[in-house]
Amino acid sequence: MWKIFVINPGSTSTKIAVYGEGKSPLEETIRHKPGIIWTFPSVTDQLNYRLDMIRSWLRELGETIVSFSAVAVRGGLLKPLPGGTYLVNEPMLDDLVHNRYGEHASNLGALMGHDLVQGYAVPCYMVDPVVVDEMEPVARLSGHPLLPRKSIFHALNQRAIARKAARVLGKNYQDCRFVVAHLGGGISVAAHDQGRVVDVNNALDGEGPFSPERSGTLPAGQLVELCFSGKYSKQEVLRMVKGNGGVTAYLGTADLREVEVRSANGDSGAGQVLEAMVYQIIKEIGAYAAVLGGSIDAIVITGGIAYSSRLTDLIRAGVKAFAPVLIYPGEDENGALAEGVIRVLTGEEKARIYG
Ligand SMILES: Nc1ncnc2c1ncn2[C@@H]1O[C@H](COP(=O)(O)OP(=O)(O)O)[C@@H](O)[C@H]1O
Ligand SMILES: CCCC(=O)OP(=O)(O)O
Repeated sequence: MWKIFVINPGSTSTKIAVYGEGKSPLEETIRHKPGIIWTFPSVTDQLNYRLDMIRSWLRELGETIVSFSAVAVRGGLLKPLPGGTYLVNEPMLDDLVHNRYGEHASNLGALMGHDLVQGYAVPCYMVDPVVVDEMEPVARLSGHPLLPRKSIFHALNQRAIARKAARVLGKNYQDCRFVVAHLGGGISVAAHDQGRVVDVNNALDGEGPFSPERSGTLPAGQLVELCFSGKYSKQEVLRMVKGNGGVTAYLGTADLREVEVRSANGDSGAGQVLEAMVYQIIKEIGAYAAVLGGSIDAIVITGGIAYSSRLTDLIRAGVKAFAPVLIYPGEDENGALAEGVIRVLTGEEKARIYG
């Protein structure tokens, strides 16, 4: 009988879950207040803050870590990797603790998992980390050799939801061509070509549509001028791209529910920002439909923003000419993490080794 503990850290939340064989999962979403989370100097400094909350949830459930067959964690910014389930090991932890490939809350998954299992014979695995890279060579050139494009996106949820969409269409994921848009704190839009994500916007570092907390693509020349204006530190400019960009920069909040209420109450600025974000998402979906040569099985919309029928209705209206539109609000990351680890525990798949 297997039992998996899942840890899924996002920029604004930590999702945790217990998956037991033949049982419904127990799930908890801890929402972190921006006022607290942003007081930590770095993401790594949030480790004990988030761990304490996880430990107290396990205590409330009467669970101890030794009762689990394995811990499954969301994977962070590492070297570019093929998709799959990876054993959490020392080289991985070393890259994550030093933010060697960048900083994002997903870096905390393996660090938290490792801390919990330390001293126990319980393995810790990560599944489809945000750096899964299956991009075609042609998609890697940005326009300057010093700045190659990178594949950083919601790999875990994009793949899980694409598999679900394929099942609904009565097809194998490996036989489908999808454009998948994950609309969350960050936004990624990807071309899935017969089981491979052949191109995707870098959802973290200034590519694609603007999102609740990220700038997306910015005018390069103006950004260079801003960087050298002497008015902003490097840290401040980086926060304009990630954290305080996009909707947050325009309206001071990353909560689209609040923005929708403001817009409904006659705040035309809020309405305009929503309209512009939707416009950019539609444009991006069109670009990735073109990547697939226009021949696609479905456009799949997922992520927290997909709970808003006002926004998904507008997106659907903009892209329905390309293909049928399927909407899956929220995400299925916890289930995908548990499934990835179960495939390894049951011998269906071999764990990959990072190094
Ligand atoms: N019912 C809703 N209507 C509109 N926006 C929503 C709704 N629920 C969540 N959101 C927005 O979705 C975004 C977070 O998406 P989510 O996928 O949970 O984020 P993360 O990328 O941090 O995992 C936030 O901007 C939040 O305000
Ligand atoms: C790092 C790419 C995935 C991402 O943007 O995740 P969040 O939306 O959870 O920040």
